[in-house]
Amino acid sequence: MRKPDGKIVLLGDMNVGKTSLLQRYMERRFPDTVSTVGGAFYLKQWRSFNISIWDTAGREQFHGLGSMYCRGAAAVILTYDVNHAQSLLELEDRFLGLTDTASADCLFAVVGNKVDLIEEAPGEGGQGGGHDPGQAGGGGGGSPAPRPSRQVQLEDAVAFYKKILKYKMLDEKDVPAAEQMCFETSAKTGKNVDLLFETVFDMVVPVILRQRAQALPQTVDIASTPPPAQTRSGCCS
Ligand SMILES: Nc1nc2c(ncn2[C@@H]2O[C@H](COP(=O)(O)OP(=O)(O)OP(=O)(O)O)[C@@H](O)[C@H]2O)c(=O)[nH]1
Ligand SMILES: [Mg+2]
Repeated sequence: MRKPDGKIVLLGDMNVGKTSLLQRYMERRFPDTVSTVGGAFYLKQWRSFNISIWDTAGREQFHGLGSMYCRGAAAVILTYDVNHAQSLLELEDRFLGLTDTASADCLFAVVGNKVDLIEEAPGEGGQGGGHDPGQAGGGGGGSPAPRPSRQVQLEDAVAFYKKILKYKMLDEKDVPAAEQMCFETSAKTGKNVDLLFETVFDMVVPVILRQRAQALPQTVDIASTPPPAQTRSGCCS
């Protein structure tokens, strides 16, 4: 297997839909998922580049692995659930620090998933197929299943993106605009899922090329390197 040219990592709290987003994009389906243990990756061929996309576990017990997965990442997709405000706060409190090991010019995307739950017609009153155990919040326990109410606005994600730039000491002029890098998606319906991944792939290509250029001087081509000059004293005197 060819070594991947670049790495993209999905981070975020458990249950926000990281695995589902990846499966929707890579396998074009929305299967039942189990909470991720450790991490797993997919390989995606994008133009002439081989990109690995890492799905990480949001569960607290695997938190220590996060910075390892982020090492050298060309892009990080920070994912939250639009119906669960705490999941956005967790990105700032728990996950942003994990990206310290990412590439210096790592790109960041902020993704609010499960928009289908707030987009259903009020008359439908459903929970989106029962795929969202326990997390949606937003309502007392009447007899009809309560529809979750949106807890995070797109502007909140934009504000978080600006906090990322501050944390990374990046100038807004030098990075993609917040409006370009904040997405609202549904792994269930597929809404904006292709847009998310393909925008990130396109933007990651120049990062990969820069990473490659920086790596070059460290590569020694033994065949073209002249042998060291012979010294009379040798190495041990
Ligand atoms: N309605 C709805 N449910 C979703 C969506 N995405 C994921 N889910 C459901 O949310 C639950 C958690 O999804 P996962 O993809 O396993 O979440 P995760 O972020 O990978 O969780 P961890 O692996 O524990 O970190 C599952 O029951 C999914 O079916 C979505 O866009 N809409
Ligand atoms: Mg998962």
